Amino acid sequence: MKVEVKNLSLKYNDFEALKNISFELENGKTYGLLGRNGAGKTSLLSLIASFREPTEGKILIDGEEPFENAKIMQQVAFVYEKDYKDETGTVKEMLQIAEYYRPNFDKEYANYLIDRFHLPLKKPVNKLSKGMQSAMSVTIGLASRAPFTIFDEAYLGMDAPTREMFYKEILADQEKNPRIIILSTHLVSEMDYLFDEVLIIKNGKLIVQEEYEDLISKGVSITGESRVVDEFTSGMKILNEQQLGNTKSVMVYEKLLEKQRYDAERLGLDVGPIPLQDLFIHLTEEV
Ligand SMILES: Nc1ncnc2c1ncn2[C@@H]1O[C@H](COP(=O)(O)OP(=O)(O)OP(=O)(O)O)[C@@H](O)[C@H]1O
Repeated sequence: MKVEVKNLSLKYNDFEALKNISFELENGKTYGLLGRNGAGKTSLLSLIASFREPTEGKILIDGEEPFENAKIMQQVAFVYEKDYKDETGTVKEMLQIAEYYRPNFDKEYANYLIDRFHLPLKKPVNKLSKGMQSAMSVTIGLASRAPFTIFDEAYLGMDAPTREMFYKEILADQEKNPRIIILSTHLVSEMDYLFDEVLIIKNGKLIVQEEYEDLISKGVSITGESRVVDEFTSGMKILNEQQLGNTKSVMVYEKLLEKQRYDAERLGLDVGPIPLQDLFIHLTEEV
């Protein structure tokens, strides 16, 4: 499975929600899709999942355009925050429907997840709590074993232990049954260990697509005597600064060379990593 997104734009009337976005996704990788509220994450994912058509540009899934393409869409699972208030069918019936439509659906795995999430099979879906509805959607998303699986803030309403279970399942099942997974999220610090690659959208534009490790290695905090820090970071892309007395801590977005790390140590500066959450906050800040 390969996904190619080429020069994608989306307009809602006059409003440009997505602007000329291009990227590729490869099999076996888990992608974190990050962006502030209204950045365009759901718009992008709903185009990829063929819920709507782009204004411009193209999406190719295994070389084919997915829109109204049943063969391709069988291979794509889109899990999003759904309104189940009119869904009177039971959890069991929802699973049966998924099993019918999804060629790779694994019933045994679905039952295992039902057990783990303590889902009541006989209850109507609209009578489940919000967190349980999300757990059911996630169960269907995981057990469908679709080669391309998208979770758009699929954890909403889940409590922390349930979210943790969901993350562990993604990690374990991705290892056993590799596919393309996209996780769109605001809970960056909880989920960053799941990402192989990170995509960041800001105001409808893709501003970052990087391997997680590469991205993390570019974010560095440099702390020490104010004047020395200023000199050392001069010319670097500065994301944030904090001053306490004569001590300054500066976050830079720059991959330091070995020599620069050595120089920093020689100058008595502390060089430390920045969590993805902080990088995300500062890279998407409005200035
Ligand atoms: N149906 C629509 N009609 C008009 N504008 C829309 C529509 N759907 C989304 N938008 C606008 O497009 C922009 C992107 O919205 P989108 O829902 O894709 O953002 P998001 O990154 O998923 O946000 P959030 O994190 O808050 O869920 C927003 O400015 C939103 O108001």
